[in-house]
Amino acid sequence: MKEITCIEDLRQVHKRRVPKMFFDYVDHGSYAEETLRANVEDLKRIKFRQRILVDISKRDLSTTILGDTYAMPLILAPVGSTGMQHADGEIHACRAAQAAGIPYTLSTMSICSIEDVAANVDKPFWFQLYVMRDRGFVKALIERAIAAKCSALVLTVDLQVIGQRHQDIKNGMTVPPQLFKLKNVLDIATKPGWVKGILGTPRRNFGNIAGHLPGSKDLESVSAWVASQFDASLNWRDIDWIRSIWPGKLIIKGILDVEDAREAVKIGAEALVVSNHGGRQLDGAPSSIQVLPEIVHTVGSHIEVMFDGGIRSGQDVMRALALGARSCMIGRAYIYGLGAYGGPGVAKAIDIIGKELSTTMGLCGVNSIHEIDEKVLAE
Ligand SMILES: Cc1cc2nc3c(=O)[nH]c(=O)nc-3n(C[C@H](O)[C@H](O)[C@H](O)COP(=O)(O)O)c2cc1C
Ligand SMILES: CC(C)CC(=O)C(=O)O
Repeated sequence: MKEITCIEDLRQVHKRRVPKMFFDYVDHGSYAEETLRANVEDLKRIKFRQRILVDISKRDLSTTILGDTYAMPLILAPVGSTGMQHADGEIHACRAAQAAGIPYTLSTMSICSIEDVAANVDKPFWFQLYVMRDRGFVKALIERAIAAKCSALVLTVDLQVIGQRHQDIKNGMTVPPQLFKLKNVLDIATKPGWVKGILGTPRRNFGNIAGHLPGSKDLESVSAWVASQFDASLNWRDIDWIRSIWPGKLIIKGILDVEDAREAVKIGAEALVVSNHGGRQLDGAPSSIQVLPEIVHTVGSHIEVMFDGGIRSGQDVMRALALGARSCMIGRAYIYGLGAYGGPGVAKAIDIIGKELSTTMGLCGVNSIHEIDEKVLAE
């Protein structure tokens, strides 16, 4: 891994090592991918203000997230099917996050279940909830997260209906995935390391939601499956119900609009994540960084504002912090590391971003996270 110096290097190795259908599932976005591209490009346009001859010898990246102290303002975002990128991927990613001193979020749509992860890590992790039509099942999921001592519930609110990902349709990325489609068989045959890993674990299907999957002989497109299982009627009034079951910290993920941010404050969430689901949902939505300043300006003193979308470097984390985010989630950046090298690859991705953030802080003349504001940006 010595020659891996940036997240793009991890992406290239991921692309070589993991079957195309799973790499494409990560790398792509919805429809024309305008929002996916905007997330990355709008971040890059933000320029820093270089400062010199400041004592930057004692830089400290530590910060608090929802009152707990972490090594840096970085969180591993919930990513569905992580365990198909690398065998037991969720366990490896969670361990890497905990070793680096940052939070890990387990998706409802994970391969390893809540209990699998809890049994294999030392500290609490966060659980991300998709609200399905079967409310008894949703209640049971939340109770499982409580039993596993999850320390925050991340309620994702931007996927009541799924934005089409063209590549997934072309690749046979259905529920379950069409591994035996001819072009996938031919491709998978060239990825022996991945095959060996996956055959070596019993965890190869969605671990949290058994009983809500198509029968063994049925195949459903992801959009048909989401349409049949997810609750399109979910609305603000349901949050009280979730609150009545979940006693802990609640984070609302998927906010792009100031009015919605105000609602999140009103219902008493502890945090919100400014997010467009990594450009995988409403194509044509603004980039996350475009809407961040207004949301921070409006609700930032009432609720902790987190950010995700397009972060591929520590410079990008610095940009989001400068515009008011308190912490940043990364999705693809750590999954590229996982697909490339398993747990050590996730550790590498976190390390790369942490070091880039530290250097960027130094070159902007800043020693601590709470000093970062728009003064580090060029006019
Ligand atoms: C492959 C993939 C699967 C995802 N699955 C979920 C999920 O299950 N739940 C969720 O809330 N967000 C999910 N997301 C969105 C991420 O949590 C996050 O918002 C997004 O990846 C941030 O953008 P970035 O990848 O540019 O960092 C997924 C993202 C990717 C790339
Ligand atoms: C299967 C999906 C619901 C998981 C997801 O959130 C995503 O692919 O973006």
